[in-house]
Amino acid sequence: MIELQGLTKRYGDRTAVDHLTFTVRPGVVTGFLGPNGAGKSTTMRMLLGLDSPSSGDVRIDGKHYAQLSEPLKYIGALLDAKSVHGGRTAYNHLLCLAQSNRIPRHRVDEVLETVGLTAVARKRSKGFSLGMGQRLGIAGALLGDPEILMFDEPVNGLDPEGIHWIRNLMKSLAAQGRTVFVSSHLMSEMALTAEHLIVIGRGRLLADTSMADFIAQNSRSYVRIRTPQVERLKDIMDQAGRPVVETGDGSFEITDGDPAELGELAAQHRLVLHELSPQRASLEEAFMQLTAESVEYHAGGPMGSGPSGVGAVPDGQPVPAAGAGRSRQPQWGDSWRNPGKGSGAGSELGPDNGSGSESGSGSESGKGR
Ligand SMILES: Nc1ncnc2c1ncn2[C@@H]1O[C@H](COP(=O)(O)OP(=O)(O)OP(=O)(O)O)[C@@H](O)[C@H]1O
Repeated sequence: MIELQGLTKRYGDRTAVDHLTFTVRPGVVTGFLGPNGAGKSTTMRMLLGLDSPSSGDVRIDGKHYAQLSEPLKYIGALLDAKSVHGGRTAYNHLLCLAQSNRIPRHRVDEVLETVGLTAVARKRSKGFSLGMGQRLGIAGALLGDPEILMFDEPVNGLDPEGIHWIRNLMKSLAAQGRTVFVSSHLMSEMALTAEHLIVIGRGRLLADTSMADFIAQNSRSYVRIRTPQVERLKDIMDQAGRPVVETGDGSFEITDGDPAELGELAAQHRLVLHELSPQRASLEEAFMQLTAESVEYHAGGPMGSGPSGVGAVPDGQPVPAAGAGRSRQPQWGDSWRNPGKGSGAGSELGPDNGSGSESGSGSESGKGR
């Protein structure tokens, strides 16, 4: 069990972690979420005694990290996969960790096998890919067979097979009754892995709840309907006091609708339906809803979330071709590709061909030079 009580960390006048109080319990995977700079890594570092709190307290099974005589037997952590001596082989790196915590040598072979690095055990880790480095870090966390495991962005750099593997590993560790605390920015992955969530923003606790409750409380549910009899659908639902909302892709949404009730209503009126599906918002939507006010670092310009950018295309819908069916909106890169028409400086690149296509560094404009 991990217990935080009023944990606070200040760097100068900046409060990175602000009176965090929560408990991470055994038996389930607990996800640790927050926007960039929310204070997740700082919290995890304090847990491991790598940073000292400005105030408050954090304990591992009732003790401070510094009080644990052979800490790898209590808590295994992956914080930064690159923090290994690159000149050492994977085997020697783990052996050094094992010897410093009186862990038997055979455990090194066992964890190398578990993470799939046996074949490269005698290779120096500086030649490892990002994914192999992550696996080595995970091996280090598992080495002491600890009851508590903590992973900061464990799937970073892993391929789909690796992501699948770590998901199952975390779940099985939790199923064995261990405490598993994991941070990730990959919401779809977290939704499949974690049962409980701790969400922070600007250092403060925003949510400490089950995954299901978190999604239910921070997002809306609706029923999606498709029909070739659009006007009839609108009339029927209006009369029933269930107004439909057009989505723009040919489907309609009814907020908080009961699919069974709506299906029966459609049947009574002999309305042909091509789709009637309950929609549950994703963890990503719920997360963005809850943390919207806490996000410190926003992407700027149309590549971010501006009206003409990629972010303007709703989830699940195709990105429209440039210029298709509407007047051409300003595109990312116009200021340098099309300097005469925008605010960009200089004109030696020549006129833009107006296609808006991304032709890379060997573009038409480059030929004019
Ligand atoms: N050593 C440090 N000195 C000064 N400020 C720091 C230090 N470490 C972290 N911070 C600041 O504390 C805040 C929290 O940082 P932290 O790395 O813990 O966030 P995070 O949630 O892990 O972010 P990310 O998701 O981007 O990894 C940030 O504003 C960061 O700039």
